[in-house]
Amino acid sequence: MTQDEMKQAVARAAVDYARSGIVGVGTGSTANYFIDALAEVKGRIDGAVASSEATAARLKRHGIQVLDLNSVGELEIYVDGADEITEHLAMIKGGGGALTREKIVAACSKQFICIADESKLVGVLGTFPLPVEVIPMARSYVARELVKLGGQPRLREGYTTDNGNLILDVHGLSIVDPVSLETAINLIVGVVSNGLFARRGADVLLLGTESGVKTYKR
Ligand SMILES: O=C[C@H](O)[C@H](O)[C@H](O)COP(=O)(O)O
Repeated sequence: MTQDEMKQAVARAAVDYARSGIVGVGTGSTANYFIDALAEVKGRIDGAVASSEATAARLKRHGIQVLDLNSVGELEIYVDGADEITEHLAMIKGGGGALTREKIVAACSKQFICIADESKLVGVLGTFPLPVEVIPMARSYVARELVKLGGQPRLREGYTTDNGNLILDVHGLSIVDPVSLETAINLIVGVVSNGLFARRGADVLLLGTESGVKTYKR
């Protein structure tokens, strides 16, 4: 099975969790497969909240109504991919730059369903550079503070987030305590959010493997 076939398999499996109401939808190639699969059952949901402009556009192309998060209450589920995930369901996200809106929609959802192919499962987070969204004028200051935390930040060249901010990708981290690091980075003035989803990790992981979709629960 190819990596794309594994992504499609977990995307289809996640649709079973979208039974009714409004669905929170993530960003990225795996989330895109979820949107395509969700479109086939769109009659049973009331719409979706998108975690990025790209996701909103894809949902609309499929005829799925996109709702403003401020006009809806708590969502039943949020479905999204990850760049890395552990068996404890802590994640690095934000490879596609959508981390802040993803974190907001996830925070408003009862259940976070992570969909990923098996290449994303790791023992320790940090091989994938950790994305940190920063207010542009704070870029250099935040970078110096991230060096103090043991990382090597690199500006994502030519990239602006949907919120008009910059991304520093932090290399060289071996994240043995993701909850503490997530908190420490959030405390740096000028940081909007960081790609560690550990304080609020996933509740369910649907992992695409050669032998089928495996389910992990918190
Ligand atoms: O900002 C992007 C998101 O956090 C994605 O969920 C993450 O990068 C995984 O994307 P993909 O499914 O394309 O590997």
